[in-house]
Amino acid sequence: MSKIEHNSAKTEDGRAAALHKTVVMVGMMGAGKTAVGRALAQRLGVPFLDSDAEIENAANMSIPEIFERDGEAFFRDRESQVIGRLLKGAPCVLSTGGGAFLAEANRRMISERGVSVWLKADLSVLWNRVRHKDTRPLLRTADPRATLRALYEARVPLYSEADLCVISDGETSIEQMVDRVIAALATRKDVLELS
Ligand SMILES: Nc1ncnc2c1ncn2[C@@H]1O[C@H](COP(=O)(O)OP(=O)(O)O)[C@@H](O)[C@H]1O
Ligand SMILES: O=C(O)C1=C[C@@H](OP(=O)(O)O)[C@@H](O)[C@H](O)C1
Ligand SMILES: [Mg+2]
Repeated sequence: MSKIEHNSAKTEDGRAAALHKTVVMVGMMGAGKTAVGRALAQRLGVPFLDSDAEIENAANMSIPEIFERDGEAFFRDRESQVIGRLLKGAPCVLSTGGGAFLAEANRRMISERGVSVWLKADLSVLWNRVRHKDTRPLLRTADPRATLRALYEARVPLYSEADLCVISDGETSIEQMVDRVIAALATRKDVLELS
């Protein structure tokens, strides 16, 4: 039996997909890591995991509650542990929180065991997607738009170290983003084989 038959799941459009590495979604808050990652996993027929959801479920608290009670450093520690554990499992789609790719140890783990995909979006697109939700504690400041800009400027150089980059503009639907991510992944035969 060939490798592709042996590992294959069916994509929703009927193609066989053999995913050899965990796809790790990285990028700013509002880039679509959770929404696109979930849809991508469904399309590829592999499990979807989100590090934020894993942390919330284990703590039985929301992210804002964890930041408030235990602080950001505690959250970052949990985030690294969760990502390390999830990367040891079978290939899947793993969406991370926007700060996860900042720590060098996290970037190293991700590049050793998975393939990172930066969902790159302009500040205005990001702001439009996050402005109405109060679930991101880092944006609970007097001027959340300015905070988002400062985070964006500090983080872009690190996100640019990701293995692959897919642009998310204001016009592209979640399903179209999935098409773009699959096309990017399929350029790497060590990551994704489609037939
Ligand atoms: N390409 C897109 N088109 C339309 N809405 C999107 C797109 N990507 C994300 N969204 C929406 O933007 C919001 C933030 O997306 P989310 O996946 O939570 O981002 P992240 O996990 O990167 O912070 C959600 O309401 C999501 O449905
Ligand atoms: O950018 C960040 O530092 C964070 C992003 C959030 O995840 P999303 O990027 O999925 O919103 C969440 O992990 C936490 O609020 C911190
Ligand atoms: Mg998310």
